[in-house]
Amino acid sequence: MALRTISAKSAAALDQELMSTGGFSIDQLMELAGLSVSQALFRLQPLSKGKRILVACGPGNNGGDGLVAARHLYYYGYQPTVYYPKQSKSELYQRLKKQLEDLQVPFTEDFTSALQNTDHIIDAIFGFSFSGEVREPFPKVIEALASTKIPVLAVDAPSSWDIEDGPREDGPGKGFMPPALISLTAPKPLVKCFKGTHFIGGRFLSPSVAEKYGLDIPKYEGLDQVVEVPVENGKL
Ligand SMILES: NC(=O)C1=CN([C@@H]2O[C@H](COP(=O)(O)OP(=O)(O)OC[C@H]3O[C@@H](n4cnc5c(N)ncnc54)[C@H](OP(=O)(O)O)[C@@H]3O)[C@@H](O)[C@H]2O)[C@@H](O)CC1
Ligand SMILES: [K+]
Repeated sequence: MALRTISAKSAAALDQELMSTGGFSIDQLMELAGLSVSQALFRLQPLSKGKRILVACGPGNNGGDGLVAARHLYYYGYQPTVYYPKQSKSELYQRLKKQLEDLQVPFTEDFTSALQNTDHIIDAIFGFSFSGEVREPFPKVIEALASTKIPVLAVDAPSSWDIEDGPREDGPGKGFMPPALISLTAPKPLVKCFKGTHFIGGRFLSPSVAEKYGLDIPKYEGLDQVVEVPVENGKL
């Protein structure tokens, strides 16, 4: 199956359109995005293979997807730990954080130590709005993601990858190739460089919006919020 990709600019425009004329709120989109991330994790790492999930969250909506996923994972029976060093003060993020605190989901400030007690990592640091050099406090975290043997599920983009061109050739993140990626709504152009297990999530695209943006809606089965779309030879 060949799915078309969406540029960072169009992905941001699509988001805005869903919220302005599409009748969605950001809470809804983030909830569905985070739910799909939790389902992808469940497929990769059934509870019997280890429950300790480290969710690394960045300052934007990619990080918000991670906070939502952590909550769903808790209810599935996992033991999520959240690393969220640059916290947004906006009301939505404060609510997502409160929901996790009420479940006594731990927040850690020490990513490196947390890695020692983790079965799987969710990379929700940067999504389609990432650009330029990785700024503090994230270079060390990206380096750790690039070098760890613990499996990583990247949300929308492997953090530090250029959204159009893919992996970095130098600096933190050089050599970062997570074993799994979930693209939200549609794959970003960087997917051409990805080698690993690839899912699509974000089951909220209407046929008319998909047509307008030149996107494909993958065939979701039943209750699933994710569909696996293999990447072979650099092509979807
Ligand atoms: N329809 C969909 O598909 C939906 C998509 N959703 C999700 O939203 C994601 C896009 O979210 P987004 O636009 O908030 O930006 P995101 O990628 O999280 O990062 C921006 C933050 O990172 C920062 N930053 C940037 N560059 C940096 C650098 N070099 N070094 C350090 N920091 C850097 C930047 O900080 P600042 O520039 O302000 O300092 C900003 O705060 C998308 O990928 C998907 O996961 C769902 O939630 C909803 C439905
Ligand atoms: K990411």
